[in-house]
Amino acid sequence: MLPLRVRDIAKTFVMHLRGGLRLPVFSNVSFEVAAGECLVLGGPSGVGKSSILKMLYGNYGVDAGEILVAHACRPVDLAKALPREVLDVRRLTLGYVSQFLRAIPRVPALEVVADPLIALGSDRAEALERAEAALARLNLPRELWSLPPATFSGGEQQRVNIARGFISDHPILLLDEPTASLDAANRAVVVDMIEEKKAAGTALVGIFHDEDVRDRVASRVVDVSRYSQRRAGQ
Ligand SMILES: Nc1ncnc2c1ncn2[C@@H]1O[C@H](COP(=O)(O)OP(=O)(O)OP(=O)(O)O)[C@@H](O)[C@H]1O
Repeated sequence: MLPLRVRDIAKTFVMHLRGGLRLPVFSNVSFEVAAGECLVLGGPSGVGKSSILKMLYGNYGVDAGEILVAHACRPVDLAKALPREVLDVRRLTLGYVSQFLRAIPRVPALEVVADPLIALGSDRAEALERAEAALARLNLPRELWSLPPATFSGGEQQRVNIARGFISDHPILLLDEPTASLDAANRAVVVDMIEEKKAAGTALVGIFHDEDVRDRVASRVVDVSRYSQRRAGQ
């Protein structure tokens, strides 16, 4: 069973506060992702790349089609799953590195990073040790580790976010521009981390605006504009 199969998904946003104005974005988007592959969603701004990623994570509703995830050895259709099932899939199967960290008040960076492992039942000391290693690898200054990330710079927050997203061993990992606010040295670290996930058999789906990063990590690129429901200038 492939980790992820997307069949004919479609999205139209309906603006209820604008008299039900309909904004069709894409339809009939289909792709599959095998273990060890990094599939990149490409195409110009506004074609729906982030929307697809949010649909894959269960944050946006799906108007049509199927999102089949291999979860605990059985296929689960995230397009129709109940909220409880979506949460279970996220806990065990589906990781997500969003563009920005949602900082939790008063929780130190180290615990923010270790939290997914602790939630999966790992030993707390071991989880904190792995979190330290991840933050050190991403060059986050040691004096920040015990502070809550709310006051960190954009790049520092993003490195906490990446460390948290990469720490667990979810079979599928979604990446929404993980390198956008990073300098060249840290971008190179993240490229290495993505390559290690691929080598470990993780199925990745990502958006990368940085062409150099995209060329280095992409196994395949799906051009989302092929499925666009928009006409030029619309
Ligand atoms: N929650 C929403 N409500 C209404 N419209 C939305 C919503 N989310 C996205 N859209 C619209 O859907 C279209 C696709 O947006 P999306 O962010 O998925 O594009 P993208 O390809 O990721 O763009 P970019 O490369 O600029 O980040 C845009 O026209 C956007 O305005």
